[in-house]
Amino acid sequence: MSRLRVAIIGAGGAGLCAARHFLSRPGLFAPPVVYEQTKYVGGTWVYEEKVGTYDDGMPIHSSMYRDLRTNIPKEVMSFPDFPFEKHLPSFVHHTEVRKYLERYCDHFKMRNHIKFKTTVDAVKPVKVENGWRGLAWDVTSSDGIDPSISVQRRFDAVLVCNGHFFDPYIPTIPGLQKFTGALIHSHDYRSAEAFAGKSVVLLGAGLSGSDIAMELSKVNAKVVLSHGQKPLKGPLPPGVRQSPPVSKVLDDGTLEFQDGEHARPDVFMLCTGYNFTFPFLDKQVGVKVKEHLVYPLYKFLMPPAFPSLFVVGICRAICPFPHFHIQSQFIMSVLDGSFTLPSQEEMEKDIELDEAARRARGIAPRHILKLDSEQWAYNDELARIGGFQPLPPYWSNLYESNKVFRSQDMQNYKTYNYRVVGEKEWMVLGPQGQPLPKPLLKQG
Ligand SMILES: Cc1cc2nc3c(=O)[nH]c(=O)nc-3n(C[C@H](O)[C@H](O)[C@H](O)COP(=O)(O)OP(=O)(O)OC[C@H]3O[C@@H](n4cnc5c(N)ncnc54)[C@H](O)[C@@H]3O)c2cc1C
Repeated sequence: MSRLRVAIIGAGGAGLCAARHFLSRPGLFAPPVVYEQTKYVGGTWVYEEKVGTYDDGMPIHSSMYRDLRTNIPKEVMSFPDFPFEKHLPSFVHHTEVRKYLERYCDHFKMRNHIKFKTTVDAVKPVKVENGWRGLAWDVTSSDGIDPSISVQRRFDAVLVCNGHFFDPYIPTIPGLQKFTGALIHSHDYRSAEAFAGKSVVLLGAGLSGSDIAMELSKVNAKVVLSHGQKPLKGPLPPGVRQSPPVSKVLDDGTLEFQDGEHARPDVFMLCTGYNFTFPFLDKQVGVKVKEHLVYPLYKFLMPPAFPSLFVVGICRAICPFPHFHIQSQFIMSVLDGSFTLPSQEEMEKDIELDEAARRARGIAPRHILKLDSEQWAYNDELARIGGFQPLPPYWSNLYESNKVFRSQDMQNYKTYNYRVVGEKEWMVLGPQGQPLPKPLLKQG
């Protein structure tokens, strides 16, 4: 059989990782074609000071803010086969992650395979006689040089790596349109100065919400972190307090919280996350999005009826780059046959059982993709059934320990530095360079 032709949509971390792996197997795979709608590699790590749209009218993709430093230490944030530079601290500024992805792209010689300024507009399955499981894909894109021209190419497999932090999710809050202050989503937050001395209600205390609260406290903003999770444990900086979620906006623009308290802040910032969107996917593929769940996807990757389409990196609360590294290799093991794909019915059953098991553990559908600590078992399973190297054993322990430090010391955990010792061990140094005791992690 001739070499398999693979299309990759997006040149962010996920698309680059997939391209790196496909390029490493030239005997079986033709060089992949990577479609990237912007001029750059790096996806969300390509910081854009502007908000709204680029000069050409396309919506701004990146949700980075000016002073963002990573929330995962570089020792486990990197692709396992490509470390960050040694001289960098554990928690790097976002510009370093962009540089890192540029280096990754050049090191594995991917650039020539990326079609920049080329947006994928349609992905359609076609039945073919010869081809991977009798299936091929027609990918229609705007031409990189003249966007008014559409170009169609046929592939054996398509990897969707278009990211999921660019289309703001706006929750339904009765009366929201009556709010008279400034209403923004964290997608459009860039830096703290504009909020100096202001009163701000941040809705959502996920990574962005709590990180932005830390930034705003430094410019003496009065911040209410409004959320429905358990109260944050770590001491909060002066000027930041927690409250239950905002339940509605009254006629005069006052915010009402679930506990009946009220506030009239200068700014109401929604740190409420993002929608999944795959506007180019043909309807017959049957991939649907409901309540933050993308389904039906076998192993959170492929629709059972069209298993040569792969939606990469949609899981949340994960360590993204290593996750892409594992998923990319698993996809290759599916396509090269080293993993024998179950029948469509078996895959459907597997999805059903997996979902039922998660629901039985009290996980609501909207949290099913939030793997959190379950990501390690997921990664290990893919490596085992795909027949490739799992992540090094210290990876999960270091990552999970950082989560504990983050919750205990929200204000300072990014000043810690990690050291990996040998193959299996690691240590962590506190803000003054002093070794810190490792946290006790919950088992299982
Ligand atoms: C504020 C913020 C902070 C974060 N902090 C961290 C952190 O500290 N550590 C960490 O590991 N992760 C962090 N993340 C997660 C981050 O999203 C992932 O690390 C990773 O970069 C996601 O990569 P991706 O390739 O899936 O998506 P993206 O980086 O979004 O890349 C998708 C690419 O697809 C392109 N594209 C989309 N649609 C099309 C189309 N139709 N045609 C052609 N091209 C298309 C886009 O232009 C983009 O380049 C953070 C995310 C955000 C938003």
